Amino acid sequence: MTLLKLDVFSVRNIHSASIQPAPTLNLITGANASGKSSLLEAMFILGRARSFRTHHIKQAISFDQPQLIVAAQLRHFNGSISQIGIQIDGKQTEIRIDQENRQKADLAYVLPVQLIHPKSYRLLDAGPQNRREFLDWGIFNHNKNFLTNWRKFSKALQQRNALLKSRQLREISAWDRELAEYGSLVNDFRQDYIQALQPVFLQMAGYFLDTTQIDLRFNAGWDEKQALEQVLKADLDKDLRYGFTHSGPHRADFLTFHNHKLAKDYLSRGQQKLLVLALLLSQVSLLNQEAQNNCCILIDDLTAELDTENRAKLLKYLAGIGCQVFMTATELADFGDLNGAENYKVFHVEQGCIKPV
Ligand SMILES: Nc1ncnc2c1ncn2[C@@H]1O[C@H](COP(=O)(O)OP(=O)(O)OP(=O)(O)O)[C@@H](O)[C@H]1O
Repeated sequence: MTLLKLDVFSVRNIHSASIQPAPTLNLITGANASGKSSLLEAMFILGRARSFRTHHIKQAISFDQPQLIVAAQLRHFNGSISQIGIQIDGKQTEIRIDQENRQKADLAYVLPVQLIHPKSYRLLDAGPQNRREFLDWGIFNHNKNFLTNWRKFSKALQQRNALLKSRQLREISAWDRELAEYGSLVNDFRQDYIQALQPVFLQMAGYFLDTTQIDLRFNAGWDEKQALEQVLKADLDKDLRYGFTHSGPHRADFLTFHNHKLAKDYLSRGQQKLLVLALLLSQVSLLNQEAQNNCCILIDDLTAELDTENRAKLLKYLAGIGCQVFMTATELADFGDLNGAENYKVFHVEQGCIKPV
């Protein structure tokens, strides 16, 4: 898909803005605090119905305004056009696709957005929740059956944890079965996804880090030599003592190894950034290969942190992948040599006003 027009109202210091982006590369420049990240935040909100900067979406609404609105006209892969929009007042979220009220998941399918920002490298060393979210976003876009199974698994887990807390043991075996059934399915989706992602990631790591000695190792969240239902039964005393379920896909994780050593402990900060860049872009690449549903890539303030060679590599890669990309930097020069990039657009942001250059 391609965003043809984007309208933003009351997102942080952007009171009202309308842009017609290029289908390929869009470079967004502006001084510190001009509103560049707010523009990317608006696009992220449109795709994911949440912010990447705060858990409290109300903080993204401009001061003194009751609600934010982000809307767009987009062209799908098959050429058809859709109007999408989201309105958030801090309590309620309204989503519209072609004049119909829809769910967050519908929006996420229509506008897959991948975000890369200076804190993305923490994917390697932050808590496993981040890595599960990374995997699940990829699988959600990769396989339409994932969401239903994931929801059933989540519900079973919630129910089981509630029973553990209230020590109601009578119903627990029914929920063990449900949790094991859908948990095993969620685990299968994740295993398949890692397997599909691995070769794409290896290629991407080869391009950005000049190495193929990279390995993703997945941990299901329980000892897979045993069936999940058996593990749940064996864990029951421990689970009752602590009031939550210790084993299952909600404890899954994956680790990244370089030359058989944990990447987060041995690679330099710069290499870790490139590794995470490769991970995130390999998700996009896989999505493009299999779903033919081009992803919109948002890159906030990253180019300034890359050396000249890696900036050039990144631009070259982005110019050739057929995705719509939005990148921010304070100066146009921060993006590096733009000679190889064609048909790109530049937008300048000043005190929340966005103008094409
Ligand atoms: N809810 C809000 N309403 C109005 N303005 C806000 C709100 N939240 C933050 N701001 C202000 O919006 C401005 C734009 O912030 P933003 O992070 O988008 O700037 P930026 O151009 O990305 O800056 P930098 O280059 O320093 O990262 C800042 O001055 C910030 O204080």
